[in-house]
Amino acid sequence: MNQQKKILQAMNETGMIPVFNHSDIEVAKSVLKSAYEAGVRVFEFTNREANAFEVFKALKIYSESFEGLYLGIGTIFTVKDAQQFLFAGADFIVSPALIPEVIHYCNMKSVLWVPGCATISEVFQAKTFGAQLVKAFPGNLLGAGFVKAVKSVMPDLNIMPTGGVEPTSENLSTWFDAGVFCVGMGSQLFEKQVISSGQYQVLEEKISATLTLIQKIRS
Ligand SMILES: O=C[C@H](O)COP(=O)(O)O
Repeated sequence: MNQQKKILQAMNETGMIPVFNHSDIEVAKSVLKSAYEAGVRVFEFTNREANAFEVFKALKIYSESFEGLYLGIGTIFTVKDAQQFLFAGADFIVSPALIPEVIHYCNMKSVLWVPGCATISEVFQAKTFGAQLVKAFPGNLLGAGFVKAVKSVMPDLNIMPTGGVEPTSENLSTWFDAGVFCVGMGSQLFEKQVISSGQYQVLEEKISATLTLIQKIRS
């Protein structure tokens, strides 16, 4: 199985990709460790802070000690950024939008890319470019109805809603019942107060409970 398929399989198996950014390397490392110990195998760090590249580089080196963990980079808008983060070892690229230049670059490098799509036309365009997974963004504004509509005309397309996804039974059931491949989850998983006070055990328990909930919903 090639690397892209392996990452997709890990995304689907755990069902949830944490989406996180922080300007402090040690905080980012602790969060990654908690996520891995909770069962996460695919983690998306986002290119949001001014020093995101420095943090990502450190995180990538640190991630090598966690067997079977894939570390991707999100919030990629330009080829230059894609190039830089791939050079630093990003396993996959996520964008908030559908950006043909970034897609062509990733295809050329044989790297998994996940474009943000908010309309059926964008999803279709992504599919014609060879998308293996699309990010329905912003998920909470599009809703599970959007996923169902896409699946009704493109049943084989893998969809990952991100943005406003909640770690609750009600919210996750709505998404998985609509047929999502996995979900992306940021702020609802990484509560500011938990991160700022360094409660990594609390974080680990929350992530672990969320992964367990997803498995239960799918069973
Ligand atoms: O693209 C990633 C999103 O900003 C994450 O959204 P969220 O924090 O609402 O889960």
